[in-house]
Amino acid sequence: MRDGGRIAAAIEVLGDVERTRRPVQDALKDWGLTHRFAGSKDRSAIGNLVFDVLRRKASLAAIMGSDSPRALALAAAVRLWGRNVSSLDALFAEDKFAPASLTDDERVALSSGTVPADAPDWTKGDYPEWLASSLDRAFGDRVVEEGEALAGRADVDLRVNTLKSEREQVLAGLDHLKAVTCRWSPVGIRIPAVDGDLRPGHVSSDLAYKKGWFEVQDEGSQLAALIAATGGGRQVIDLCAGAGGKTLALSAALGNHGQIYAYDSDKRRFGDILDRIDRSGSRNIQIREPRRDQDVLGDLAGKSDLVLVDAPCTGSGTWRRRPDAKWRLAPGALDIRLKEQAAVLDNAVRLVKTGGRIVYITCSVLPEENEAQISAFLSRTPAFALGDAAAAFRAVTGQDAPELTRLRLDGRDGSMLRLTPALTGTDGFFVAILNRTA
Ligand SMILES: C[S@@+](CC[C@H](N)C(=O)[O-])C[C@H]1O[C@@H](n2cnc3c(N)ncnc32)[C@H](O)[C@@H]1O
Repeated sequence: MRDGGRIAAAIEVLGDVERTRRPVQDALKDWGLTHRFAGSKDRSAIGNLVFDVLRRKASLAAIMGSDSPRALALAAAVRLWGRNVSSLDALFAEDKFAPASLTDDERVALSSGTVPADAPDWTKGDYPEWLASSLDRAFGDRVVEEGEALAGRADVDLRVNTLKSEREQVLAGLDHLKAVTCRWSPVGIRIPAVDGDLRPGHVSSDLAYKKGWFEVQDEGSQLAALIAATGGGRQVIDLCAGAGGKTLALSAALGNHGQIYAYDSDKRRFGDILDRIDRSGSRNIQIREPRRDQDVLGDLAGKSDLVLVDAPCTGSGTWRRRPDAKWRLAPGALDIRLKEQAAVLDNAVRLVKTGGRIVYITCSVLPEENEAQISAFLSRTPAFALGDAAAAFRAVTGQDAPELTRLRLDGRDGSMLRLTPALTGTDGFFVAILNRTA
């Protein structure tokens, strides 16, 4: 396929997503199934264009004066991918699979349209209007910068599995992907994001991956797990284990010592956790499946050194990877997540022993899910005190966390940590350490 056909396909997929409001991955998959002539390079280019549109939907619409799938895809091709307008004109004229010829208005907007200076911050920073006041609270006058960074493409980060390999060894095998060491994580490797229609490197077909030498995991997620492990501990519960991303990172950080109980209230979320554990060489993980009418963690009550709460959240820190989720997120979903977070935190309390800790993590940048959730928890749970997440960051990375990543709660000692694409070049993460003092 040529560029024209790919842009037409992106318009079709964007129209499908707009009509059906289904996840973009499903729409892309269906498009692939019904257009078997498209090769993997075509599918990848079409996916890249669709995702780039969704990342920058509000600002591209402001440039074009229209938010139609066609206007957005054309704008992304020209403004984000650097295609020039006259070459699109020529391309569209000669390719029967290309979209209809450009109109005069489109040519003008594509060549010289801009986001109006008086456009609201949510348009400039490409985030949903209903979250404007939340994100203002989080970032103040840096909100557009943070929004723009959350609308960029994400690099691919790998966590070297120190149970089986070493960073230099893994790095040496990934030369061809321009892999470099991560800035903060001592076990992180970064494969820089590709531009335009290029295909990102596929690491999961790599032999080193199959041998368990590394996992794909954002650097922010690696740091959150390493920070959780800083206090050590023999009895650990990963209370929201999901598919085990943090569980495996903890297992390696603890050097396969102690015992990690991985639990999730939804057993379907475990996914392929057993295969991943097997591949990783971890021997200190036990899965605890939820059972109806049975407290499967009851025997661990009051015994844990660490309860990791990788809380269910809006995922607003991962919008670079899931830009359609940014626009599908609704206020009702945030309310549900807030209640779930409070419930998981309260459940964690009974599991921690005095002198132990809860580490609360979200991959969100919204203060409701982060500082406000911790503030409310500490107010209703006097047996806990806020720990020093910034000091833990230093212990893990050997570097001070950038000033703006360190959050304080009014009138309390300790610190919480906020990672963002703009500040740390990672996904958006929040980490609070809650020490049980009584
Ligand atoms: C952010 S995800 C976990 C991701 C996982 N830790 C990882 O690193 O791959 C949050 C998980 O919390 C689970 N969850 C939600 N409410 C819960 C509850 N009350 N108790 C335990 N798990 C819960 C969800 O099923 C979901 O799998």
